[in-house]
Amino acid sequence: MSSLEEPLGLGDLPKLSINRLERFSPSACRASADDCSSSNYKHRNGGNNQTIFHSSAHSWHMQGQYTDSSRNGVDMEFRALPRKVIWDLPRFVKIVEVGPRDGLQNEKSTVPASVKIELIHKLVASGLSVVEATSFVSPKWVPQLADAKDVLEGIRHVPDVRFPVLTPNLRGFEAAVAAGAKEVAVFASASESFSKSNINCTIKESLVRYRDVVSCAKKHGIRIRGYVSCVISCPVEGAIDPSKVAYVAKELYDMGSSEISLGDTIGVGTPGSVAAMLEAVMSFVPVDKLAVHFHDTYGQALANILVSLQMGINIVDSSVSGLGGCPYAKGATGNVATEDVVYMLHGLGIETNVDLNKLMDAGDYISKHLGRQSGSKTTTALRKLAN
Ligand SMILES: CC(C)(COP(=O)([O-])OP(=O)([O-])OC[C@H]1O[C@@H](n2cnc3c(N)ncnc32)[C@H](O)[C@@H]1OP(=O)([O-])[O-])[C@@H](O)C(=O)NCCC(=O)NCCSC(=O)C[C@@](C)(O)CC(=O)[O-]
Repeated sequence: MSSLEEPLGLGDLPKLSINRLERFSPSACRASADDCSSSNYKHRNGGNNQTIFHSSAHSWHMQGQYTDSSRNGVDMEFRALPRKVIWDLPRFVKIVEVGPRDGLQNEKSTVPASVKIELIHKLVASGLSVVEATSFVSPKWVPQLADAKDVLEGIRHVPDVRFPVLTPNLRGFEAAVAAGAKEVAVFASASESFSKSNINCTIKESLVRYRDVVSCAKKHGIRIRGYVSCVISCPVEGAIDPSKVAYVAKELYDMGSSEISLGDTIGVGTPGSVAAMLEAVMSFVPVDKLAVHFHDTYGQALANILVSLQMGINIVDSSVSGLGGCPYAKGATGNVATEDVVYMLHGLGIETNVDLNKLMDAGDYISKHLGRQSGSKTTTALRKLAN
């Protein structure tokens, strides 16, 4: 592939020369010495031989084809995939764009409704099929989203796209439905402290509230998304036990949420802690009903998404230009940037139905309005290349 505007994909594995190949040595191997022993680490010279790096139990299998194309060194062309890494990834990932809500709720200055509406139109034009539009929460708590009704009014004629909105209680639910919402999201926490600071009640009280919201929603034929926040750690309590996350996720699922989004609200998770948390939740909620929602405070979000996909998740929340943070989670940065997620997924050969260029246009639009650079590394790199 000649242009970096397309992600380097699995079809673009490098041609390795024998010389480079020989630099792989047992000491360079991260697995145990035995894994790199000569019996496991075979390399046959000649013709159409298959080259196999075979290490026992927990490491790599890599099968390549080898073409004798040069007298000075034999080029090895690796066409097959390092299956251990990409095995079982989904063919399609649904992206839930949360920038207009999770992103803009945290801006110091309030973004006018007209800009939010234009942003949502641009996001939809990029192919995104689910865009979380706003929240019907107390304007005293989140003044940035006090224009929720106007925003919904501005997008109500957009066809074939889902626009969930956050509702913390029955009052918010009723206001959302009156404004034309067809899908709402309730948001509980796995941390008592965060529940208190975010929605001013205990986890148990929030679940009681949400049961009322869900039962009303069912009567109206409204779809419900359930969030669990602080699934890895809480700004006050520190590490959260995966069993607590599983408990809240199960409650939200059992009461009738069609999808449960698991939020690493402060972005401290790593693939290790995320895998442990997902394993606990997946014991109670079917994996196809789970979404992941990573903030990128420690730069771990893409790695966390990858491990989630490997565990069977195929719904990913993200925020255009990496907008966001939570007003009640000090120090937490924005969500992983949608542009970076799309770049990675396309590079893995996973479909999203999203046009990266149009998505970057949406990101440029809101970044320009906010007077700062995009938080997407992909956008930054590609814009530099273009100039
Ligand atoms: C839940 C409450 C309302 C409790 O707030 P409260 O103060 O305990 O409730 P209240 O019933 O005493 O109401 C206070 C005032 O708000 C009004 N009110 C009450 N409800 C509503 C409503 N729905 N819409 C509009 N107004 C409302 C109510 O009428 C009253 O007005 P007043 O009488 O003082 O004039 C408040 O705490 C709140 O709105 N919290 C929302 C905070 C929020 O949106 N945080 C960001 C969410 S992000 C998140 O949770 C994480 C997530 C989902 O992104 C995932 C992740 O990142 O990990």
